[in-house]
Amino acid sequence: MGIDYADLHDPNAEYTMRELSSETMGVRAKRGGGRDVEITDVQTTMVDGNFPWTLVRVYTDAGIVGTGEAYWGAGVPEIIARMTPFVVGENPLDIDRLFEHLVQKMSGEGSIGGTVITAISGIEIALHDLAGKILELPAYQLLGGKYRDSVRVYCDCHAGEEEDPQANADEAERVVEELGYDALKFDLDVPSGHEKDKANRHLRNKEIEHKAEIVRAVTERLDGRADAAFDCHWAFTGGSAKRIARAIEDHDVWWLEDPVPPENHDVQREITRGTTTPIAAGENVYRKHGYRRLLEEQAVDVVAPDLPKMGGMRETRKVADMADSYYVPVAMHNVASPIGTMASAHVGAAIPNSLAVEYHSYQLGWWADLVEESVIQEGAIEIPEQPGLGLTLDMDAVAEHMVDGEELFAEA
Ligand SMILES: O=C(O)[C@@H](O)[C@H](O)[C@H](O)CO
Ligand SMILES: [Mg+2]
Repeated sequence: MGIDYADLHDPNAEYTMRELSSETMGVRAKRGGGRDVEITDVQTTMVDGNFPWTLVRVYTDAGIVGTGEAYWGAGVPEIIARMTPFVVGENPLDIDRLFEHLVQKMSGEGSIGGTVITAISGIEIALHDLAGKILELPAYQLLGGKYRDSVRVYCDCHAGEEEDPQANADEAERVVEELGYDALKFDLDVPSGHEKDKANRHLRNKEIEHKAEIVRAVTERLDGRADAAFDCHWAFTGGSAKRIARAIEDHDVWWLEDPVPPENHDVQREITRGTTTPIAAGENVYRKHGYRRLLEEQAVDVVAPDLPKMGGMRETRKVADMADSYYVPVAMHNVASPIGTMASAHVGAAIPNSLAVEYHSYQLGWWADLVEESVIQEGAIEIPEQPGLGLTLDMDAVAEHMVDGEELFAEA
């Protein structure tokens, strides 16, 4: 194509963005700031992981493509398709403005929370990947630079016999010794003499004792080798949640998660303030506004936003800053593919108060195959220095694991 590199410094030289390889983009960016790049299309492909991961691609007239991911949710790809006309022709570098633009355009459809904001999150992550590639900067650099080179990952564990305390302890041992994690999470909303999901939410004494027994078995087996959190999935009444939190106080858990629905603010706050067990919540909360009361009232000890669900990378950074005002750490909830996970990791690298990022797919077997790079090693994510998220999708792996009937999006 014969680009004269010297000309790239000449503001009058006329090259279209398409003529410039990504190698020369940095030079181009210094000259023009990437201001003449336009979004041309948005496409999605759903991958059939342990959740249906919605991968999102934003295409430009410069030939540069950004890849993101939206949390799973029925209808998210259709919502993204409906939003595509609202971003086509726009400059992908104006991430905050495009985010607000989509929120405004979709306000009649519920962009404050739910699948609309989840769909917007997928585009927002792709815009960070794209902006990083245009400006030749890793995504964390777009968020203010690094606090840390690697982000701690905690493993969400599932024992075969989920209600058996010793089975949970065995799995804890295995995940620490064989997989190298030093931070784990187990479920407490398991059957304790009643059928799961048909629980009498106000627990009997022996049920409270059974929850405490699971916590005791896991933490004693770990014996300080790893931190252990326990998740309740909003399963209990305020009265029972208080008793569980108190019953496990001696076992020094990392946190107890979602003992009650956090939107039941007063009870949430009472539980947090009434126990020495740290209380976490936030995976079903959307946008920064959703976290206001939880943080202002110091009703959580740990906040757990789900980045590809609640609004994306900038919005999670903003929640982290709000949380930091109250000295609350952030442990990002995450059930995503490597793409969404890496988006969380970049934010985790850039915020002062990152505790950890979750990993939910250790039993899947092929999670890591979706990208060419290695993502999690020894219970941590080393933040890549490549432009954008720093990941390359393995399109063969994506094609192999696509949800039935899906079409593969176009190559980058
Ligand atoms: O904190 C967690 O990872 C869990 O709440 C998961 O989102 C839930 O088990 C998914 O079904
Ligand atoms: Mg949870």
